[in-house]
Amino acid sequence: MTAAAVQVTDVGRVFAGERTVTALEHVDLTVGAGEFVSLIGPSGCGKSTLLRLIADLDQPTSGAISVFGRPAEQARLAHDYGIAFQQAGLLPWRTVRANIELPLSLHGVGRGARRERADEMLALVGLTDFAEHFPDQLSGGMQQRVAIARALAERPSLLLMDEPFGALDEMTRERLQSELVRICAETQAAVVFVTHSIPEAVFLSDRVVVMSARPGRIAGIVDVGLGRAGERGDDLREDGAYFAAVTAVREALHGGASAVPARGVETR
Ligand SMILES: Nc1ncnc2c1ncn2[C@@H]1O[C@H](COP(=O)(O)OP(=O)(O)OP(=O)(O)O)[C@@H](O)[C@H]1O
Repeated sequence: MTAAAVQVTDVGRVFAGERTVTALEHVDLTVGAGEFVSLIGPSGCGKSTLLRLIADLDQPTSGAISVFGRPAEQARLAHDYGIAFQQAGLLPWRTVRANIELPLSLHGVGRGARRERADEMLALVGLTDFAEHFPDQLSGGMQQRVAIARALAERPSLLLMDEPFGALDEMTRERLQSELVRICAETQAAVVFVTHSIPEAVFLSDRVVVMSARPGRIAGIVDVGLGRAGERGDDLREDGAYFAAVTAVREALHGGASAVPARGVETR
């Protein structure tokens, strides 16, 4: 049996300080290879903290995390995953191509191979004509596509994304969601995706993990079941099964259809 992309076992994260904050408590989660899982929940429930723990940018105070069967630290050193955050985080003095090549050059990939891979990635995100542009010459959505290309350049089997489309307008956001679905189908990467948007989580995911307010715990998991990434098109957004899944996530979040919406979650 192949190892899960991510295995989170009874994880807790307590931030000690003047005021002790228990950000996460008893979190158990398995993300299968090639599976797309979204994390959704009220503001401050620990979504970003959980993602940072998986990425080994922070360490749990209890429990264990493994990525493809190895400890998170080893997975980070082995470049098992790529990361894309809300701010594209591109280097302004480097061209689009040079930004995409950056992780490859940091890890000693030769010039020819780097160039070839960057060309592939540029084509994948539809930015071939913008290879020699600088980030400030691109729109926010294009910058975000560069960030996704950069995250995928090393062919990670896992992509960790923290609200990568949060700062974009609704139309651009929907377009990038469709692109991400296509890219995932092509690369077969597993994804852990943090979002505040229920429709976004439902459109993208195989499963939506609903977290409760602090201390963050998993309150429920909605199996979206709308088909594999490659089979999903834009018409899905008007499908009855899609609306049913949106309702199921909303109810899991609010503990019932009539409850008050949780702070920090978009239901549009
Ligand atoms: N480095 C830190 N030091 C102290 N407390 C922290 C630290 N990082 C996060 N926290 C606290 O942990 C809790 C969870 O934060 P986190 O950013 O993971 O939430 P989130 O669900 O991603 O929130 P949002 O949806 O608003 O982005 C918050 O109460 C936050 O203040």
